[in-house]
Formats: sequence, C-alpha cells, structure tokens
Amino acid sequence: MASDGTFSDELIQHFITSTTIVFFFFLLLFILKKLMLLPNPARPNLCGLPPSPPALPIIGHIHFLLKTPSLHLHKCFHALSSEYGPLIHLKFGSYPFVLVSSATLAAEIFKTHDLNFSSRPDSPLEGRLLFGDSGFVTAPYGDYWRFMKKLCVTELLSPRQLDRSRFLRREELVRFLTKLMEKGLKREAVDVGGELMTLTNNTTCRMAMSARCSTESGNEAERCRALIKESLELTAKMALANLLGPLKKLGHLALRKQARDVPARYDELLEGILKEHEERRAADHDYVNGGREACDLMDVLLEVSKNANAEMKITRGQIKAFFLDLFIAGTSTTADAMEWTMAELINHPDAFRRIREEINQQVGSRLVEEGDIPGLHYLEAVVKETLRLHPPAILAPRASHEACRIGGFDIPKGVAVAINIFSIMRDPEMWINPDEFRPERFIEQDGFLRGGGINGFVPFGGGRRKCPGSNMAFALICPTIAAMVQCFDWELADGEEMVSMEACSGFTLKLGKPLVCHPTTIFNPFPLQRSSPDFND
Ligand code: HEM
Repeated sequence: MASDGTFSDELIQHFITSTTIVFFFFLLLFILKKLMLLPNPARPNLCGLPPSPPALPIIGHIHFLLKTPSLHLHKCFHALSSEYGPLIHLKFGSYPFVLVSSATLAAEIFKTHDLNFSSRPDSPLEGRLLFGDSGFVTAPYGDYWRFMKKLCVTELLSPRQLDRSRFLRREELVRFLTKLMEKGLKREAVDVGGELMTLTNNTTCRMAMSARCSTESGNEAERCRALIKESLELTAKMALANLLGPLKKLGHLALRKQARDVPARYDELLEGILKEHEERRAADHDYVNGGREACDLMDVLLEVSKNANAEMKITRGQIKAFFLDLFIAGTSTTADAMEWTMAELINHPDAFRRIREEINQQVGSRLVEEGDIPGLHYLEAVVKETLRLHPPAILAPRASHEACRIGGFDIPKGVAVAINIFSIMRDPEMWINPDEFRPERFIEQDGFLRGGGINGFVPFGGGRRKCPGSNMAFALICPTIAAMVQCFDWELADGEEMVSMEACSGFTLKLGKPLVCHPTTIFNPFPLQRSSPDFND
C-alpha cells in the first residue's frame, strides 16, 4: 500500500473508471437490445414471426456469417436452417428477413400464396441502383411487370424467338470450339469459366442487340460486359453499406461518384445501340412496311414501344433497364452453370463417358446440334443434377403483399422472404443422399427423364416470378456441354486428378478455384476450316 495515499487514490480512480466503462458498455448493450425490440414504423412488425437464432446488437445475425469458413453465404444459411429449422427469421445488420429452406414451405409460397409473394423486397442489394424503378427484375407486381412478363413469355424469350436465333448460337459455339482446338494444338491452358463467359456474353449480346465482342460494331459487347461487372461490384459495395444501418449514409457518400458514373456510361452505350437500331429500321423499307420480322430483342422492344395499339407504352429508360436485367440475370448464371457441369464431369469420368456414348449413338459423326438435345436424356440429367447441387442463384427474394400464415407461423405484411434454393435442393426429406452427384435420379427406369418436374427442383425459382430465361439457359448450356464432351478430352492444368468443388463467397454460387484445363481434340467436325473467324475475342 502507498504511504502517501497517492497510489491508493490512483487505484480508486482506476477502479471507478474501469467500472464506469464496464457499466456503460452493458448499459449500451441493454439500450441497443431494447431499441432493436421496439417496433419501427418504417419496417414490418416482427411480432409473430417464425423463431429466430440468438442475435447480437447492431449486427443481428451477421456473426453466424463471420463464423462460416470463407464467409460463404449459402453455407451459413444451410447451417442455420439445419440447426434452427426450415423457417426462421433473421436480421443481417439493419435488414430483417425470413429464410425458407424446405421444399414443402417453398411450395406454399410458389403455389398456395403465389400472388401474395409476387413482388421483390426492397433489397439490401440496391437492385434499383442504375435505372431507378424502370427495371423488370425488381419491378413490383403490377401492370408494368405483367406486361413485360407476357412479352418475355410470348416474344422475347419464347421458343419461337429462340428458334429464330438458333443459327447465331451455333455460329458462336463453332467459334468457341475452334478457339479451344487452336489452344489445344498449342498445348495452351484454357480458363474454362472465362471462355464460357465470353461465349455466353457474345451469344446474349447478339441475341439481344446484334452486338458482339471485337467486331466492326465497336466492341459493344465487351463494353457492356465490363460495365455490368462494374455495376455488380458497385451493387455489392452498396449492399455492404446498406447493412451498416445508421452509418449507411457515410458508405453511400463514399460511393457517390461511382454511382453517378456507371449508370451514365451504361446509358450512353445503350443509347448509341438504340439509335443504330432505329436508323436501320428507318432505312429498311421491308421492315417499315411490315415485310420483315424483327430480328433481335431490341427490334422487338422498339416495335412494341412504337406500337400505338400496344397495351402499354414502354419508355427508353425501361428498354435500357430491361437489357441490363437480362445481362445481370442471364449471363454469369448460365456460364457458371456450365463451368460447374464441366467440373462435375471431370470428377465423374463415368458420367462423361456415358454422355459421349449417348452422343455417338444418337448423333454419329457430325457436330451435335440443338435439335439433338431432346434425345440426349443422360446429358440433360447431368445438367439438372449440377443445377441441383450448385444452383448459380442461391436465393429467390420475395416480399409479402399481405399478412399470411406459412408453416403455421405468421408472416406480416411487407416482410422480406428469402427462399433458400441451395438448401431446398439438398433437403434430405426430398432427395436420397442429397450431397451425392447422381444424375440417374432424374431418369426413369425406362431411360426417359422424369416428367412433370420434380418437387424441390427449383434452380429457377417458382410461381409467377420464376425465371423466364430457363429455356434460353438450357438452349445455351446443353449444346455447349454436349460439344465439349463430344470434341475434347479434358485434363486439369495443375496436374490434379480432381477439381475442388468449393465455391467462392458471394450472392451467387461460383466455382472457387477457376477451372483451368488442357483440352485435347478427339473429334474435329470442321477439319477443312483452316482458320477460325476471330480468335482474339
Ligand atoms: C442457369 C441459368 C439461370 C439460373 C440458375 C437462373 C435463376 C433465376 C432465379 C432463381 C430467379 C428468381 C426466381 C424467383 O424469384 O422465383 C431468376 C429470375 C430471373 N431470371 Fe434467371 N436464371 C438463369 C438464366 C437466365 C437467363 C438466360 C435469363 C434471360 C436472358 C434470365 C432472366 C431472368 C429474369 C428476367 C428474372 C426476373 C424474373 C422476375 O422478376 O419476374 N435468367 N433467375
């Protein structure tokens, strides 16, 4: 003990200070907890929601994500639903939502309560970032969404429009295969995912607006791809900022310049392409007199926008936003699905051989075509099994228009609901050995595909808001995989026997380690073609 009393004074002072800090820390936690429980008029009332795992102040349930190795969102949601049940309510930062993880509960949303869940929630992803409320994917259920959905089903993404653009998908596929053959000859390693992304991007750009990379049209597809990549990155940053709750404004301030710049550049690019289409239309007399059909999706949309008798007038802003939606929703999902399929096939040589035998039997000595696909049942089963195990979109986001009951719990009006596509397709109640790659599960004993759809197979979501691009996705994926199996043997460039099937973290499911391979040509369907059209794109 100190003789002059100074030391004990300091000790007392120190004790008081530490106690005060601890006291205030607990007081703060207490107040925060109380605050989080107070009803917030701007948000749906959370009373009566399904059970909730233990939450922390401010961050809510984000600590479960921080505990998940590599911050994998799908693994975090899968672990939470396995531990706490198929219907739970969560709060990520300031964002509350209900997570639905079983096929039975998803059917209640997609079928019984379909209309009630036919809008998207206000997403922490800021889906309306680039074109305000003009987008289709984020449009609330109403006249505009219904009009565009009908247009997608009957025109833009219809089997008829897909048939019209079949030649163009074939051209792009030939270009892709020829490039792989060139690389194979030089024993150059191929970044399979990168090449598949270029193929999907070129094909989508040509189908949508007759633009492709590295052409006289000024590399529009490449500029489009770069802008979409930038806007996705920006969206992810905005999402993070939005989860910060009270600090959200600071985050937005930091991103302000980029958030002005990206939409302006996209607008300029699309305006240029729109003008080209309008000029071509005006100069084409057959077109003006109705003697020739619209050839790409932009022509179709322009025709609708100029049609005085159309049910609805769509604006230039809506046309631009629609294309952005198509690219964001359709390109990387499709390319990722193809990369996962190739990875599974390399890891399952029996399945690879079986597809090749099927093609040899059904197609013979020419390149497989889109028209052959309906007869290639095992190929389709492999693609479906890959989509089941590795769905590129892990969640389908919805919001309730009205209060309702799901699985015996109250779902208040306006609450955000995330349908956990990843977990539903690994639900052990629905699938035998759910983590196993077994394409046969999609095939009947007579060798045909199981008809009528399988309950719980939901890679494209369900109900009214189900993906309208599933036919287009299959039209891109199946012929590409078939041709990659028919024409090449594949060997991993890193000398490994097996591909690691770990995903990387994010809102979509991507193969974690890029698939890099050496392709060896075993069948060349175009031996007389000396040089390919353009290998640099
Ligand atoms: C393997 C490829 C694809 C997968 C896994 C996929 C998956 C999905 C999923 C899960 C949804 C949400 C559905 C729901 O809420 O129930 C969706 C919506 C959508 N997808 Fe796809 N998609 C793919 C390819 C495409 C393609 C190729 C296009 C068009 C080019 C496309 C266009 C759209 C659009 C426009 C929506 C929004 C529909 C709406 O809100 O009404 N998708 N997709």
